[in-house]
Order: sequence, then C-alpha cells, then structure tokens
Amino acid sequence: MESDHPPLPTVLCSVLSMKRQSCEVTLDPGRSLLSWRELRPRRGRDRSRPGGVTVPVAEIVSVGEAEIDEKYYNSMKWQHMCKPHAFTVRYVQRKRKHRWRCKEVTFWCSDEQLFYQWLQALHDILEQQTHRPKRLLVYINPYGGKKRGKQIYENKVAPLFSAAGICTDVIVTEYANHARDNLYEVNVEKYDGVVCVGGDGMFSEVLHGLIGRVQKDSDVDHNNPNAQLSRCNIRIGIIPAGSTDCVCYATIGINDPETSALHIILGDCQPLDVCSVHHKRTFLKYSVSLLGYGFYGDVLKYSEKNRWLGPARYDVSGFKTFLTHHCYEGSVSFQPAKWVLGSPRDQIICTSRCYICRQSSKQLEEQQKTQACGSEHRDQDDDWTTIKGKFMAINAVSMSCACPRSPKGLSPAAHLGDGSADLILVRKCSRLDFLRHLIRHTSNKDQFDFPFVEVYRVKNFQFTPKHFEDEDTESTDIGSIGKKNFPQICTDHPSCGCNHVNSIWNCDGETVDQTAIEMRVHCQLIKLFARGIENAKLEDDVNPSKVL
Ligand SMILES: CCCCCCCCCCCCC/C=C/[C@@H](O)[C@H](COP(=O)(O)O)NC(C)=O
Ligand SMILES: Nc1ncnc2c1ncn2[C@@H]1O[C@H](COP(=O)(O)OP(=O)(O)O)[C@@H](O)[C@H]1O
Ligand SMILES: [Ca+2]
Repeated sequence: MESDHPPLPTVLCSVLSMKRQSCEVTLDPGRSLLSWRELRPRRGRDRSRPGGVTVPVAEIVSVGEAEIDEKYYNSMKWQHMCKPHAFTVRYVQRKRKHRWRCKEVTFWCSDEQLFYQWLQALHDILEQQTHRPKRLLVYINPYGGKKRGKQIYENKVAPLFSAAGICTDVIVTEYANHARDNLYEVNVEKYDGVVCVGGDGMFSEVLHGLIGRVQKDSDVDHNNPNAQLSRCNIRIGIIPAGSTDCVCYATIGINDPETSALHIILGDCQPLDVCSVHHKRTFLKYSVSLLGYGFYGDVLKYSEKNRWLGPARYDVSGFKTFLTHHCYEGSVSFQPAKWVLGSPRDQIICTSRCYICRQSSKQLEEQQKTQACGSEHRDQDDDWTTIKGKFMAINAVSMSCACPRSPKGLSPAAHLGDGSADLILVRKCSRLDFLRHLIRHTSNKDQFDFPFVEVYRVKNFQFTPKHFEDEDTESTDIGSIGKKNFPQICTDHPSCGCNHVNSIWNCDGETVDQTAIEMRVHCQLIKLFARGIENAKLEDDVNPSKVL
C-alpha cells in the first residue's frame, strides 16, 4: 500500500484498512477535507453511503495512535504484524436537533512509514487550526441544576478535552461568587478560554468576573453608565448543568454537555451582546439573557425559597406567580436601536454567521466613531419614547432566551450580536389572556400578537416604578438600597389588583437590589465558544460528515 501522491502540501491518498475492509483514504489539505470510501463495499451494508464519508478538517476532534484492544487485535488479520500501525480519528457527527456526537474511526496501515506519514500529515493540518484552545480554566458549580455538574464534567467532558490535547485547570466552586472573585486573581493571560459548568447563574458569575477584570485592567469605571466598556477577548464556554441553561441553548441550539464540549474543542467563536444595569451612577449587574420585572422577577423571588426542588422550582413558582397575577405600575423610557436591520416581529432568526449581526455591529461601530467623544458613549437625546402604565411583565432580552421550556424563547427573532435588546411590555390583562400569552412561548404562534403586548428593539431603557417617581432617587448608599425593595401596600390603587407596589428585577436568574434601573446594550462585548444556531435545513440535508 503506497501513497499515490507525494506528502503534504499536496493530497495524501492511500489504501488503508478499516474494520477488515480496504479503504481509500484521502487527505486534501487544499480543501481541508479528510475522506474515505470502501474499495469493495460489502453487500447491503454501505449502499446507503456509496460515496463514503467526508469530514472537514475543522470538524476533526483529535487524531492519535489507536489504542489496541487485545481481543480486537487477535481477531484481526493483522495479528501477524509485530506491531500494529493504526491511528484513530475522532470527528464531529451531527445528530438531530443540533446535537453533536464524537464519532471515531480507526485506520490500519500496512507499514510503519506510511503510518507515521499519515499521523504527521494529520497533526500538521490540525496544528493549522490555530483558533482552537490549548489551555482552559474550568469552574464547576457542584450545586447547580440537579447537582450533577461534577459528574457531567468528569464523565462527558474531561475525556474529550484530554483526547483533544487540551490542558485544564479545574476549580470546583466552594461558595457562591467563588468563580467571579477568583477571576480577579488568576493570571487569565495563561488561558485560551474559561469554561463554566452550571446554569445561567454560574455563567453570570464568570461573565461578571471576566468583564469586571478586563475593565479593572484597562481602567474603565464600570459605575459610569455611559462608559465605553473594553471588550473581553478570552472566550467563555458553557457546559450546561443548570436549571434553565438558556445562554447555552440559545447560542448552540441544545443544552447538551457533549455538544458544548465539542464546540469548545473546535474553537468556535460567537460574539455576544451584554447589557449593563445601573441605578443612577452605581453599577448593579450585567445581563446577557433575561432582565425581567414583574412576572419573571416574582418567579425568581419565589423560586429562591425553593432551591431544594432543583429545576422544578421554576415550575412551582411559575404556577404560583401565575395565580397571584400581580401587575406593577411604572414608566419605561427607551431609545430605539435605529441602526439594526431586523425587527422583533420580522421572524428572521439569528443563525451562525448571522448577516444581521455582522451588518448591525458594523453600522454601530461606524456610528460610534463619528459620535466618539473621549471614553464616554454619547447618545442623542431626541428620540426617547416613554410608556407609562400597569404591567404584568417588563422583559428585556438581548438574545432569544430559547431554552428547553420554550424552544423559541422569549423573543424568537432577537439577535446574539446586533447591539440591541428586545423590550417586551406585557400590560395589565386578565389571567386568561396572560395564560394565552405564556402558552404561546411553547408553540410556533406569535406571543406578541395580543393587544396588551408590545415589543421594541432598543439600545437602552430606563424603568421607574410609580412609587419612586416623585422621590429623590439620588441617594445610592447601601442602606437605602435594601429599604427601597421592601414590599409596600399600594394605597393608590386598591382595586387594581396590584397590592404589591414593586416587583424585583430578575437578571439572568439573579435578583437585583434596585427597582429603578437603567440598562444599556454593549454590542459584542464578549465571545463564547459557540457558533449560533446552524441553519436547520443545511443541518438536516447536507451533513458535511455524512455523505458527499
Ligand atoms: C403554561 C405555562 C407555559 C410557560 C412558558 C414560559 C416560558 C418560559 C421562558 C423562560 C425563559 C427564561 C429565560 C431565562 C432565564 C434564566 O436566566 C433564569 C436563570 O436560570 P438558571 O436557574 O441560572 O439556569 N431562569 C429563570 C426561569 O428565571
Ligand atoms: N459552590 C457553590 N455553593 C453555593 N452556590 C454556588 C456555588 N457555586 C456557584 N454557586 C451559585 O449558585 C447559583 C446557581 O447556579 P447555577 O449553576 O446557575 O444553577 P441553577 O441553574 O440551578 O440556578 C449561582 O448564583 C452561583 O453563583
Ligand atoms: Ca442582541
């Protein structure tokens, strides 16, 4: 068995053995493809893929000397050889619903020289995938979701990282905010990425640690709501092991640990918008998924008391919140995101390499260049819209917030990196109407198609609860923060059903200690090891690792 062609950079093509069959195996560095096909397909078995298998090099997970199983080896015709020369290629195989699996194939070479030639050629071509991480810092929340974070990492993720030659430093968190605080201390430069194993709350910790660290290192005052924040270039990977896992689901298409691990190994990169939340000139939090007041704030408040229920706590408290049916009075002011190409109801879904995100971020950058004034972000003051009223829910989402509970999400057409957020206002309505609105999140029907629901694509917004409108909200000392959240009885509107004046803000699953807030979207502030949602049609019909 000789190579038909000279070695790299030209095509390497040899006849190798795979499961007792002779295979023509080709590595085409020009097209970055590895392919193989059986020379004499066995009857009935390979009729389905007469053209063989083609795998883009970008989807090869690892290449290594095969681990020879004694039994397998003895049963093979190669047993006469003093040393078997076999290598294993692991690669991504797409399954249904955006799930990825790591598949492996072992090729046997007749002689040692050919074996080393193949191993070298494959290693060389993988070395050219320079965007892949080599060193990762991993934080595991052992108490997230069903408390299986450690197990999930050890059983499903660590073996893949190790096969792909990725070095890891693993920290199992010992208390809330351990990961966030640790990120201020570690030498982040050492790593190509940070991985969090947990839910949206755990991701939020890592997000705060990294963004905070970068602002500190670049002397940006995060308390200034108009500060131009420095971008984080270190990517974050999410291994889903939480209760909602919406950041993972909405950026990958599924909450599956193995799929996430493979996206990390391949070195995917998805830029993501981040919203900053302030009260006057005090920084409160960052949000990437849901910033919700009213319904989702109350769901969170009740669910925190029932943490022991695990992920089911949201169902219990969702039901309870639905029955209590509170509405909250206040005023919302926002500026529309004029530069964006999309709109919340256009049904153009954000996908991998999304055109709308690329164009919108380019336009925004140009706009910012012309408006640039030192390190401050300057907004025009003329286009504010104010809406006053009683609301069941006020939700600002800078991504779809798709999750297993709602596969389309709170705003199905929101974009991951267009620099905008969708502001959803659900006005006071009957219980039945609110239920109809909620149920639409679980079907393909438009949840915005109700007279009591409005949705706007915005670059920022401010909310002032009615109760605080006439007060002096200047004071931002810690003492006043607690007091303002104290539940109060609405004396103004005894008949309106809002016996609680204030709800709380749910910021990516964490409570915020202020009700009067302002939010601003920072376009593509961070990057994830993800690629957005792959075109469903492309995925089902033209699976690159299936048939050519
Ligand atoms: C008949 C009732 C139908 C109810 C459908 C309701 C749609 C549910 C949409 C949920 C969208 C949640 C957005 C994500 C929020 C997460 O950041 C947060 C925190 O998630 P974590 O616990 O950290 O994984 N989860 C919640 C429920 O607040
Ligand atoms: N070791 C720990 N002990 C207690 N809480 C922790 C620990 N590590 C992380 N946390 C906190 O747990 C909260 C929930 O974590 P998360 O992984 O999002 O799970 P879930 O999706 O079930 O809410 C987060 O707010 C995070 O800060
Ligand atoms: Ca967005």
